[in-house]
Amino acid sequence: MDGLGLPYRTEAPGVDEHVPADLPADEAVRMLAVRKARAVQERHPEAWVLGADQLVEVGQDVLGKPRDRDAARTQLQRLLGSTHVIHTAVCLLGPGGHHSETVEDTRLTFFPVPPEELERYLDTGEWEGCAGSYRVEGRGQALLQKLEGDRTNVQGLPMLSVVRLLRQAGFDLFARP
Ligand SMILES: Nc1nc2c(ncn2[C@@H]2O[C@H](COP(=O)(O)OP(=O)(O)OP(=O)(O)O)[C@@H](O)[C@H]2O)c(=O)[nH]1
Repeated sequence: MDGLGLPYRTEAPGVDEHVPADLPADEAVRMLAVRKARAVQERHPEAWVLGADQLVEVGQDVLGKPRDRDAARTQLQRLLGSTHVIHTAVCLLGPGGHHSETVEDTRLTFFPVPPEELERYLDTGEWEGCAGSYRVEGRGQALLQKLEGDRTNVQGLPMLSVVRLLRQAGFDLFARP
């Protein structure tokens, strides 16, 4: 968002992030992005609010942020040598009842690596705060064999989708300051 040059503030939505356990990942992130955006909009009814949520889907498993190193190891063991999808939903709410939303999917394939290399990657601490326990902009790029889709999506906010929603809502992204 800094790179986009739009003035913005961040605010924690403070919502309950539980969703039905059997909800597909893309529906879960969509539900949470809307729930987050609505919570902030209630506090700032005249503002434009962008809510987002991200989950990793690999096979039948849905991964959020690991709670500790052991959970991160288990996540990465699931991802290494396979292909997974990062689903990020974004919801844009604005004055006059504007509501637009979308889900951006990025497919990533990781190299299979030996347990010792996995432990060294865990030592970097990049697993903290990231769904899937890796950061593709950091040392995690050494795990990455193939990426299909929006790379910014993997870093938390899918800027292709964000720019499209902002433009569709009438934002001038090169407004004179
Ligand atoms: N690679 C990478 N991913 C990031 C980074 N920051 C956030 N993310 C990803 O974006 C997701 C959401 O990031 P947060 O900043 O925790 O956003 P949030 O909406 O407060 O998260 P929750 O409240 O847990 O839903 C995380 O699960 C990460 O996967 C970053 O610096 N690098």
